Amino acid sequence: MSTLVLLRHGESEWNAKGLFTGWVDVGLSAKGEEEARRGGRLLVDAGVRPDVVHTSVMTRAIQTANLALGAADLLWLPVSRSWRLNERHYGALQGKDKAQTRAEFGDEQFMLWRRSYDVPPPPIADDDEFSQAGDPRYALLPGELLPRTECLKDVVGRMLPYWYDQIVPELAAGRTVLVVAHGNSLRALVKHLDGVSDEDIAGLNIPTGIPLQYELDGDFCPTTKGGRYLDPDAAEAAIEAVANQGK
Ligand SMILES: O=C(O)[C@@H](CO)OP(=O)(O)O
Repeated sequence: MSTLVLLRHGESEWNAKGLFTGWVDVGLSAKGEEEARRGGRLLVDAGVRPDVVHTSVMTRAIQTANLALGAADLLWLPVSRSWRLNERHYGALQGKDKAQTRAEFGDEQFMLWRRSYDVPPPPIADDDEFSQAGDPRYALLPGELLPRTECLKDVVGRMLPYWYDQIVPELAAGRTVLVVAHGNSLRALVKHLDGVSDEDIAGLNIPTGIPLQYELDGDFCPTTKGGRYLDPDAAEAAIEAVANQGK
C-alpha cells in the first residue's frame, strides 16, 4: 500500500478571467494563493505527510506547492519538476476567452476542443504572442517534443513515462508522494489510475487547491476508485464550477 496525493494549483489569474491558459505561464490570483495554503492545511488536518513532491515547470503549480508546503511546515521536502506534468497545451486557443470561444464556435466544437479525448485545438503558430517556442525553460527539450497543441490523449502519452519512471519507484519504496499539477495533466493521471473510459473522461473535472488522496495497492491501482478529496463538499461545488466554465 502507498499513498498518492494529487493537488491542482490554486486559481490562476487566467482562471479568474475565464481564458484558455494551457502552457502560458500565468501566476496565482490572491484567491488561488489562499486556496494553496488551505490545501496545505487540509493535508495537515488529514494527517497526510508527503515524503516527496513533484510539480510541473509552470509557475502556478510551483507557487501552489510552495504555499501548501509552507502551510504544512514542509518546505524542506525534496521536490522534482517536469514539463511532463504541465497543463495540456491548448494550441491556438491559448489566451482566448472561453465564453467568447463558445459563442463563436458553438457548444459542440467548444466541448470537443475542451473535453474530448482525442481532438486537439488548432496548433499555435511559433510567432503567436502566447507560443512557448523560445521559452528558455524548454531549451533542453528536443524540438519535436515541444507541443504546439495537445488533446488529452497526447497528455496521457507524455505524462505516463514520468509516472512510471519517477513516481512509481517512489511509491514502490513506500513513500507518500504529492503531485502538484494542472486540471488536465491530473485528469490524464486520474484516467490512468481509475481506468476511466475515453468517453467518460469528458465528464471528469478537477477542482483547484483541494488535495485528492489515493491509497494504492501493490500494483499501484487505487483501493477506492476516484480517491478521496480532503474537503469533499468544497470539491463538489468547485468541480461544478469548472464544468460550467465558458457558459
Ligand atoms: O485553460 C486551461 O488551461 C484549462 C485549465 O485551467 O482549462 P480547461 O478547464 O478549460 O481545460
